[in-house]
Amino acid sequence: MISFLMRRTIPRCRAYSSQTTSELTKVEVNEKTGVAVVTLNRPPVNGLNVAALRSLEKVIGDLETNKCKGLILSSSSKNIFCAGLDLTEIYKPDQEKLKSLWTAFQDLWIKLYGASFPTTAALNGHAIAGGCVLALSCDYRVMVPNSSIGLNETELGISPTAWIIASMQNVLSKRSVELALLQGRIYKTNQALEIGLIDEIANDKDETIKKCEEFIAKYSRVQSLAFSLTKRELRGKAISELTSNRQGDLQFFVDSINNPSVQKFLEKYLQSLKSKKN
Ligand SMILES: CC/C=C\CC/C=C/CC(=O)SCCNC(=O)CCNC(=O)[C@H](O)C(C)(C)COP(=O)(O)OP(=O)(O)OC[C@H]1O[C@@H](n2cnc3c(N)ncnc32)[C@H](O)[C@@H]1OP(=O)(O)O
Repeated sequence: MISFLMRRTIPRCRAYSSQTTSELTKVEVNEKTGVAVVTLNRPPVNGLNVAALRSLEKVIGDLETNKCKGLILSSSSKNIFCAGLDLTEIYKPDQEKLKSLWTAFQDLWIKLYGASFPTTAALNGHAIAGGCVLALSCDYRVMVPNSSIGLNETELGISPTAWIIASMQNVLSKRSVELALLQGRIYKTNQALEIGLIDEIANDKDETIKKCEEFIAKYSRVQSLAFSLTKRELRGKAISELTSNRQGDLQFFVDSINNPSVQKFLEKYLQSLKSKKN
């Protein structure tokens, strides 16, 4: 529960005076504003495995229960927000773990995309594939220069499912979504700003958080109930489409990942990531 976070403790970090740390997700709540900075903490790239997805989902659920005023999603890495699903979990996967992975991702998206408070992504680095989905699930995105963001699933040989497409359609024009998804395109920060995939550029991580705080502050005069009802009206259709087809969506993911050509690609892809250092 986040309630214990709201106890008065000695201020640690700027105005953020309440903090808890799980290994995978750190939470700091500003007692004055009620805004939470939630930091992904799975080095080296915040690869999303079941534990990381569940940890983040639980934090968002707790923030929801405790009537959080806003969320800033950040990362403990120097230059990576999130590199997407943990590739080692989808290459030669254990079938039960693969199902758990996608189910956890569905659950997290339902909570984050449908959150009843303003949500922002402070992108202090790359946000690829599943990492981009996290960013798109928020209401606002601020990114540092020279980073990359996008959904490269078609490059991997898989097709983004309806709720992932809906998250992108919520942000970009129909034309940009088509180009982005069909080409599996990854955008640099300035290109992402041009097409509207991010909302602002900030010089560094601190500034991404400051800009997210400023965005959330714009909602201070908006009534919480009206906010959440309006968001539900705007996003509810995509969420209910997934909730009514969880099993079909899961099967599509499992079949896509188990496709031999996808597995073959993943093998080469993982090797190419490893060999970058040599
Ligand atoms: C049917 C439904 C379909 C779609 C729905 C959505 C599905 C999403 C699927 C995914 O999310 S799959 C994940 C796709 N992610 C990527 O393609 C990103 C791959 N990574 C990169 O491009 C780069 O690592 C980076 C740009 C994020 C960072 O580059 P850099 O700073 O140069 O770091 P390294 O490349 O050296 O990486 C450090 C270390 O981390 C390993 N790694 C990178 N990404 C992942 C990952 N996603 N999962 C697991 N591990 C990853 C990399 O291999 C390095 O490992 P070492 O052992 O060599 O240190």
